This record gives sequence, C-alpha cells and structure tokens, in this order.
Amino acid sequence: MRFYYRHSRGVTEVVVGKGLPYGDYAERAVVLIEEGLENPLPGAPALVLKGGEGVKSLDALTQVYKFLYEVGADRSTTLVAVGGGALLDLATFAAGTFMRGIRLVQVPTTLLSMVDAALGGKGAVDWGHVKNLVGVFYQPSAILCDLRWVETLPERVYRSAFAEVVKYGVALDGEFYNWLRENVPRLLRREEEALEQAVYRSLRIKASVVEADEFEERGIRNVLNVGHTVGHAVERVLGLLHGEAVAVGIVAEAYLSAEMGYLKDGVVEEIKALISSFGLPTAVKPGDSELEEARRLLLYDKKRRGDYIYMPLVVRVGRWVLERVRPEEAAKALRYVVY
Ligand SMILES: NC(=O)c1ccc[n+]([C@@H]2O[C@H](COP(=O)([O-])OP(=O)(O)OC[C@H]3O[C@@H](n4cnc5c(N)ncnc54)[C@H](O)[C@@H]3O)[C@@H](O)[C@H]2O)c1
Ligand SMILES: O=C(O)C(=O)C[C@@H](O)[C@H](O)[C@H](O)COP(=O)(O)O
Ligand SMILES: [Zn+2]
Repeated sequence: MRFYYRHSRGVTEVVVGKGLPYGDYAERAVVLIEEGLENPLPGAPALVLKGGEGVKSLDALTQVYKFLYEVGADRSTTLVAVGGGALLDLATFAAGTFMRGIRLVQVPTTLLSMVDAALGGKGAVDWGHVKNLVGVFYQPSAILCDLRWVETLPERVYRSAFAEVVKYGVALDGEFYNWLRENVPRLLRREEEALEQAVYRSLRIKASVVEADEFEERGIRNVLNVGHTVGHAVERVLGLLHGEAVAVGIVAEAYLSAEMGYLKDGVVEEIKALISSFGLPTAVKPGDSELEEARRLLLYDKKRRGDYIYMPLVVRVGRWVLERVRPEEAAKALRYVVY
C-alpha cells in the first residue's frame, strides 16, 4: 500500500507492506539504527545507538552530528533512520538541523512508530522529565513501514501502539473506532491483514491532519495530542511506555470532557473498555511526590499559551473541540486516573 502527503518541503512517500525495497532509497545513504536490529542497508556507513526513550537526549544528538561530520555527509546525503519512535524523533531532529537540513527516510520498527511517530515531522529530545522540550518540525522524504519488524516486538511494546491508534478513532473517525472494537482479537494476534489496515488507516488519518496544519499553529493538529496533556505529565515520572501513558491520558481527558458537559458517561466507559481490551492501563498509582511532579510537568505542555492549555477534548466519538483549560483544571483530570 502506498500514498503521499504534501507539506512545506514538498511531498512524502508512505509505503506500508512486508519486505520493502530498501535499496531504492540507498543512494548516498547513511544509516542511524538501533542496537539489535538488522541493518537493511548493510553497505552504507552506520551509527548504532541503544534504542528506547533514553536516546532522546542532547548527548545522543551530538553523537549523530559527529557521525554525520565524520562520514562527510552533505546536503545530498540521505539519513535512513531504523528504529522505534524514540530513535526516529532523534533522527528527525538531527536531519532537520545538520547543515540546516538533509534528506531523511524513516524506517519505523515498532508498531507505534509505524502508526504515528514516523509521520508528521515532529522531532525532539527530552529535557529531564519534560517530554520533547527541544526539537523541530521537519518532514521525511519517505516512510517505509515494513510489517516484518513487528514480529520481534515484545508484547508490552506492541500493545502500547494501540493507544495512538484508538486516539485516531476516538477523536477523528467513528467508523475506524468501530472497526477497532470489532478487530481487537485479530490485532492482538498480530494478524497481517488487520495490522496493515490499522497502520494504513492510522497514517492516512494523521497525514490529513498534518497537511491541514503542519506546524500546529491553526488549532487543527492539536487533535493528535489527545491524551497527551495528562499522558506526557505521567509518562517519564512513572516510567511508563509512551503508549501506556497516552492510554491513561485518553481516559483522564475523556472524564474531563464529561465533567465539562461534553462526553456522555456511557461513552467514557466504552472508550475505557476499548483501551483495556488492548491490555493498556487506564489508571496509575503515583506516590505523593510523583503526583506533585506530574502536576508541575503540565506547565511545560507545548499547547500552553500563557495561563491556558489549549486541550483537544473529545466531545463524542469522532468529534473533538479545542478547549482553553487552566493547568490546575487539567491537573484535576489526573484524579480520575489515580488509584
Ligand atoms: N514524532 C511523533 O509524531 C511521535 C508520535 C508518537 C510517539 N512519538 C515518540 O515515540 C516514542 C515512543 O516510540 P515507541 O513506542 O516506538 O518506543 P521506543 O522507540 O522507546 O521503542 C520501544 C522499545 O522497542 C525496541 N524495539 C524497536 N524496534 C524493535 C523491534 N523491531 N523488535 C524488538 N524491539 C524493538 C526499542 O529498542 C525499545 O526498547 C516516544 O518518545 C514518543 O514521544 C513521537
Ligand atoms: O504528531 C503530532 O502532532 C502528535 O501530537 C503525535 C503524538 O502522538 C506524539 O506523541 C508527539 O510527539 C507529541 O507531540 P508534542 O508536541 O506533545 O511533543
Ligand atoms: Zn504520542
């Protein structure tokens, strides 16, 4: 399956399938790849880094710059990034800043990076517990989603992706939401046809939002941040995988929407049940200091403008609004998911 999306730097090719032609993207390529993964372009110079959230650091960014400098990369070079969402975020930041921008091809190797991180151009590193504090918007030239990589994913990592997939259905596409509810068992069994559908539909939904508001300045792309106001506040404090934190965030923010008179209680419980059916958490048990730190982290949400956080709230399945919420109100959403 293939499609293209348009943006400020041109057009990005998106391919979803099994056993992709990596060699077609090898011209003047250098590779940034996660430790433990098989390099799809073995003839190209490569930098190997340990994957996972810790790679989103200024130290790792400097290592990538040093690698690009030492291999003589220039503006005709293509950086091919092979890894999970954390490594792809680092690669986007590096490619978007080295010589003020070199070509980037994303090869996502987790389901979450396939359905979300690889597309849309958000690159960043973390700053202590603050997620994605420093980064860029920089679009890749191509995104190669090869479902073969999914075969080796640990169960917890695999399931974490479904928070982002459910996000698309809950906030933007009721028909996809219903498809998900009907196909949980096939997706948990990693059935290829169901997986290809979930990845392709997720990416089409995300691409249409990015085309409408690439730099998140028109109040449209905020929707892709559903669940992330609370999610980012708890993710690093509680050592959750990103998808797990977003799952908790989607539930917390659904309750907040209901409290504001939008979502019906029955729908909140239905969304919570879908998230649970993917084996994802819907509540957390922080200590007092962790809860305090989570409240503090809300202030570093990039959707905040002055005294308000501009939160995307689901008002009914497939529909959302942008709501001005004071950080202390957003913090109240935490109480719905703390036990
Ligand atoms: N830029 C965006 O639009 C965007 C969107 C969603 C998430 N993200 C970011 O992505 C990160 C989460 O991404 P993730 O869920 O892929 O987590 P991750 O990158 O931390 O990877 C999870 C684990 O899986 C391992 N792994 C990767 N590929 C594997 C494979 N094929 N087989 C076995 N193990 C493999 C990694 O080494 C790591 O230990 C977060 O930092 C989040 O902020 C960014
Ligand atoms: O692409 C987007 O826009 C998103 O918000 C996608 C999110 O799933 C992703 O986690 C993103 O990195 C969060 O962005 P941030 O701006 O909150 O750091
Ligand atoms: Zn996310």
